[in-house]
Amino acid sequence: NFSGEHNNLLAAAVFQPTLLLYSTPAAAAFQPCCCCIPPDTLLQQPASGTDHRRAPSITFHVVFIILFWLKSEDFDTSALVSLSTTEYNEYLHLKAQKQTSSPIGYMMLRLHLDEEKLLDAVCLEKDVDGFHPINMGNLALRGREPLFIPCTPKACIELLIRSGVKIAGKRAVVIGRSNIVGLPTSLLLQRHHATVTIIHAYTENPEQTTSEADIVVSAAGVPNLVRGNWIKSGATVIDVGTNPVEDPSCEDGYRLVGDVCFEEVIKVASVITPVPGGVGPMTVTMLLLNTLDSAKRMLNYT
Ligand SMILES: NC(=O)C1=CN([C@@H]2O[C@H](COP(=O)(O)OP(=O)(O)OC[C@H]3O[C@@H](n4cnc5c(N)ncnc54)[C@H](OP(=O)(O)O)[C@@H]3O)[C@@H](O)[C@H]2O)C=CC1
Ligand SMILES: Nc1nc(=O)c2c([nH]1)NC[C@@H]1CN(c3ccc(C(=O)N[C@@H](CCC(=O)O)C(=O)O)cc3)C=[N+]21
Repeated sequence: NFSGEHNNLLAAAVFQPTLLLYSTPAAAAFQPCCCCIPPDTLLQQPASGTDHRRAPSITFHVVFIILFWLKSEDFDTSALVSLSTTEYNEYLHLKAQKQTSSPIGYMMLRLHLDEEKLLDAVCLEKDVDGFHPINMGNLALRGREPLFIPCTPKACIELLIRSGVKIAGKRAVVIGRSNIVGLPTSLLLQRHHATVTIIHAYTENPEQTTSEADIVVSAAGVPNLVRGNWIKSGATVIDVGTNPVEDPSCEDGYRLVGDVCFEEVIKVASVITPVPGGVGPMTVTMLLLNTLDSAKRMLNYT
């Protein structure tokens, strides 16, 4: 079982060396920074939709960590909050020129914040999300290396490797094909020599295909999609889903659940990630790691 505690330890294991590295004098002069820019619509008034309601807390979470890295005066979160969509693109462009920043846009696909323009504007060397089409293309092409690997897919692989799960030669099923999770995760698993099948909303008999997999990564955004009978005995299950479900007994009126029916699947799988406390915190760690790599590359620091 990947317990929350175990996962926090893994996150710390990545995080601590990066902190140590950055206490060196050469690096001290340089301030790696990643600004997470939430879309204006999201900050004005979160609507009742799933993603909207969930986003502010996650955004805060990320901004909090980023401020920790920053130590710099030129980062004004209150200014970011008041940006309009057009200004947002301009801001990204501006930030892209600056030495210390790695601008990322908080993708809320249903809000459609001119995602294409936004991604094109991000400077390749600072694309810590790994969503720029060139980084994505290089992830897909054999013999090429992307400058950055997207954070959530990287987090999934990190969890597998650090937990001793063999990937090469194994059958992997990825549920979901979004640009930010499903697609890059399937590409990355393939790079690690898994035999990958992708399941999406049009797939017939997803349970049949999934039950043949040694590794299942679910990123559909559907609570309780993956049931016990979808999983082969002893399989590894990575639950990326972060879905709020109403729960009046919780302080905010909702709680977070994954895509996987945890109670059923834990009886069949050999290892499974919990939600919360699974892929999410590791994703944030990978964002920091990518930010650090970006800064190191700019410093020619090897
Ligand atoms: N922990 C983390 O770090 C992160 C968690 N998330 C969470 O992961 C989940 C997915 O996010 P994201 O990829 O952005 O979501 P999207 O809505 O962009 O994509 C969902 C994907 O799942 C597929 N899908 C939807 N319903 C079903 C179904 N019933 N059966 C099979 N496939 C289905 C869709 O298929 P189709 O393409 O055919 O529509 C689509 O490809 C969400 O819960 C999100 O909150 C997201 C990012 C990071
Ligand atoms: N440009 C961009 N990059 C992203 O990486 C990106 C994005 N847009 N849009 C939205 C998704 C979602 N995402 C999450 C990251 C961390 C948690 C996370 O840390 N979750 C905690 C819970 C957090 C809480 O309780 O508030 C957990 O699962 O334990 C969740 C979700 C990144 N995304």
